Amino acid sequence: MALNKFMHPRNKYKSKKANFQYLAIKYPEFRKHVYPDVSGKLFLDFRNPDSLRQLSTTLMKEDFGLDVVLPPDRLVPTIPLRLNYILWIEDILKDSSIKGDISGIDVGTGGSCVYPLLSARMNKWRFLATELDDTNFTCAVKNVERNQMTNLIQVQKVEKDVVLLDVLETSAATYTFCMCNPPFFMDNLEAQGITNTRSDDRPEPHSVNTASPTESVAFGGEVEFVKKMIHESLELKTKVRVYTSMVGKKTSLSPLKEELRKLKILNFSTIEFCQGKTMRWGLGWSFDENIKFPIKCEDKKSNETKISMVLTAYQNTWSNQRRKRRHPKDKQSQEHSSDTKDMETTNSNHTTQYAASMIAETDTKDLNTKQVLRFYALHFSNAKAFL
Ligand SMILES: C[S@@+](CC[C@H](N)C(=O)[O-])C[C@H]1O[C@@H](n2cnc3c(N)ncnc32)[C@H](O)[C@@H]1O
Repeated sequence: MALNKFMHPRNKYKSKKANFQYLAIKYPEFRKHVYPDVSGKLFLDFRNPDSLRQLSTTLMKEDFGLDVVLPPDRLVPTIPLRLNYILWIEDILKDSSIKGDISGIDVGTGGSCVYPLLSARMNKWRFLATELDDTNFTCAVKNVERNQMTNLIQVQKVEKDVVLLDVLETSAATYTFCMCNPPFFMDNLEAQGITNTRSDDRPEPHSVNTASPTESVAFGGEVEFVKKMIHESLELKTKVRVYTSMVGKKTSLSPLKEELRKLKILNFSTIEFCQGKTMRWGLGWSFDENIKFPIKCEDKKSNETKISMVLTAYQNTWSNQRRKRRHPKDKQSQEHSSDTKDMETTNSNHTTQYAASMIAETDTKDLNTKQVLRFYALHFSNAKAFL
């Protein structure tokens, strides 16, 4: 699984692949979906929606003790990806020193209600889960009841065109974060793969798209959906402390980051979710100056003699140093310059400023791998988790 090494370090599927042999013995329903190859090794047909559905429900049962029923013609949630997203939110809360009573909103929870169920099981977070589609709404409610989680999760039916505003503006409740896996396609043609941006050189997707048009298509696709969330967040501000959404295409990030900059929302961050053979991306933003998005430390390539990483600091503290020294009061020199596009948050933090300067000033190419690792571990408290 090419991308598993880039999974979140706390993702339990990073080093432990699902053991089909073990699951087939323990779960008779799962056994019906696996077949032995010539060597006797069991495999599952990832292009068969029923098999995918069975795998997800079996993993939720085995690894999280959750009894989940998924509607036959609706999106099947892949569990390692959903976990990566939840773990990123855990990191944001930890880095922002947010503890205690945590409450989230899951926009478009699906029939599985997967994010609230996993998060409530793992962290006891409370959730308001919204859903537009009738079938998904009914199924999500039943999944919450089936797992006796009505004390933590409330599922709310919404009408079209509502993302956050109508749900929140009439209520005095505030939330720690919101999350969303938006409808990804612009129209049915894109949903059927007829007008999507996938290059002809790329192999066929490893697994089948299980989402129905009602849950996967929205006007303007995921970009417009998340833009709407961004605009609504401008009205809601700190009623939700951290806004996040996943996107299915990397190309969706640029217009969304552009929109955030245009609206002067500068405390934002992105992340890659890597699992199996698929990648997804997360975007988070906040109006709360205490929210700190985790430093990204991605080990891109490494072998015994070479290591290369991409690190994104909280704040650019090293550009225009000369100008800043000469004109300490020059407002422009204090502001982010255009080459700091990816130094996206305005949070200040001594350790990270120092670490960012160290990265800029230290040429690590002369160090051996161990020294480089120690260097990053020393200067980035978060990096330890990733190394
Ligand atoms: C891509 S699916 C994600 C489902 C689930 N969260 C998951 O990750 O597996 C998007 C879901 O959002 C729902 N949806 C679409 N527009 C919505 C809206 N404006 N408010 C709430 N839910 C919406 C769809 O019906 C669908 O269930």
